[in-house]
Amino acid sequence: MGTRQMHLGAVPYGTGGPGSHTLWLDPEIPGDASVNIDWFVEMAQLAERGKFDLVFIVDSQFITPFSPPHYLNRLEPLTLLSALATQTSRIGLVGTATTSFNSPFNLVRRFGSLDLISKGRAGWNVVTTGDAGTAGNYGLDEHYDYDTRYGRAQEYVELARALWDSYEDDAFVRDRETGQFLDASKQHVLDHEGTYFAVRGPLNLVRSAQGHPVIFQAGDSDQGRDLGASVGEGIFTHAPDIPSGQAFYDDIKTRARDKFGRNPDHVVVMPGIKVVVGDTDEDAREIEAANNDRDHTFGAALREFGRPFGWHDFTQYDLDAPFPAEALVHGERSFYTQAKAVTQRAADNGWTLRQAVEATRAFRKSEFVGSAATVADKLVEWWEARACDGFNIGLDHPANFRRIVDEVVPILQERGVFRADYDSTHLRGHLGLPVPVNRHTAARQAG
Ligand SMILES: Cc1cc2nc3c(=O)[nH]c(=O)nc-3n(C[C@H](O)[C@H](O)[C@H](O)COP(=O)(O)O)c2cc1C
Repeated sequence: MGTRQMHLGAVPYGTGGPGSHTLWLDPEIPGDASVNIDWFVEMAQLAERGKFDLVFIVDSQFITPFSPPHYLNRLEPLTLLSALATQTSRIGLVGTATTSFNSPFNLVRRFGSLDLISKGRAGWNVVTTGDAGTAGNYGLDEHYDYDTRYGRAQEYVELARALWDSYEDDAFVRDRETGQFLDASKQHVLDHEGTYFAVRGPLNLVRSAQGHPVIFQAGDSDQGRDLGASVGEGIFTHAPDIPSGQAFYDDIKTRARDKFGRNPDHVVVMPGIKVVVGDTDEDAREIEAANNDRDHTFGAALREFGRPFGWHDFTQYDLDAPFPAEALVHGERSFYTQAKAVTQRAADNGWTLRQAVEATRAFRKSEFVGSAATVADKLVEWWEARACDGFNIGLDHPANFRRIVDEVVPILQERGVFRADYDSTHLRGHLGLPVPVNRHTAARQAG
């Protein structure tokens, strides 16, 4: 598949994502950025100028008054990406959507439509919904247990791929001489009767130039990793340092190869990272420290600390008493892997609640902070060490992102690790992923 290339995604956080409660005070950011299509267009075009592989839209559907600003008031990802598709021409458009609270036919149709509108640039970040409270917005008393969540996700993605293959690529004859519009033998009914879903099909939509939207996955439990390794083509994850990045990378690629018989190069691992570019390394570290202090006060951090635990209210505990490990039960149907890790770390270190919250604030220090040359060095170091295949870079302060595009990207290009220009029109091409052959065409050709 040619020489290995670094992949870059931009994750726009509008008025401020997790831990960024005052990002919106930046005078360059409109107060309504997270619902302002002009702002998203400007940022997507900037990322496209930097030849980024993709724009990555995270999502959630449950809020409290203490949710980060971007989460309080934000555009629905597929609607947003459809608008971006008309204002960009090359950059991939990846949207997060849950398999827990969407009906497959509808969601698969919407992603298929985005793929056609964007001419083959769509991607779907498959999540099972971390925020347990979302269940209440869909008529359920509680979120599904993990087996159900991941069972649905697995069946959902397999079903999606089958639906996207409803039409073979030459099904529409559109012969003006004979008047034949469709070759009906190339339209396929699915008749899916699974554990969680029953869908007859066919989908009323052809495939795009890239065949299917690219499947991303985010979820870190054993079941989450199996989902990513079996159906994921891109993996959105967190990695605080090279050794933990390498361990995750190795685990996902090994599962993909050994457990699911896949080519590990077709699973692109892209952790979300924070980058700060300064004139010098010291300058950048000062900017980072000032941002962290201002954006994530202890009070805001204490509130947000409850998110993996189903937005459990930690203000009810004595800050200086031992960490309340009993709170873990509230995370069982939420971001449980993360809640368990936080609880374990507190126990291992004998922390109080205050120390655990302070640690999450300190944990926010990024390795990718420095002059443009330092940041480029770090990106290459991680990538060469196979701690990842690329990065989903948080798009926070526009001035900082411009420096990434104008100063860091050219260094990566000079070193030959990142494209000087797009050489594909679709997202699969950017990521080095094959275009899947329609299963019915393949079966026809096979025999
Ligand atoms: C890096 C990462 C990003 C995620 N992004 C989202 C998201 O944007 N929206 C969402 O509802 N859930 C998101 N999730 C939640 C997962 O889909 C999953 O429900 C949650 O992490 C619990 O599963 P796990 O224990 O397998 O990680 C994300 C999880 C991870 C690890």
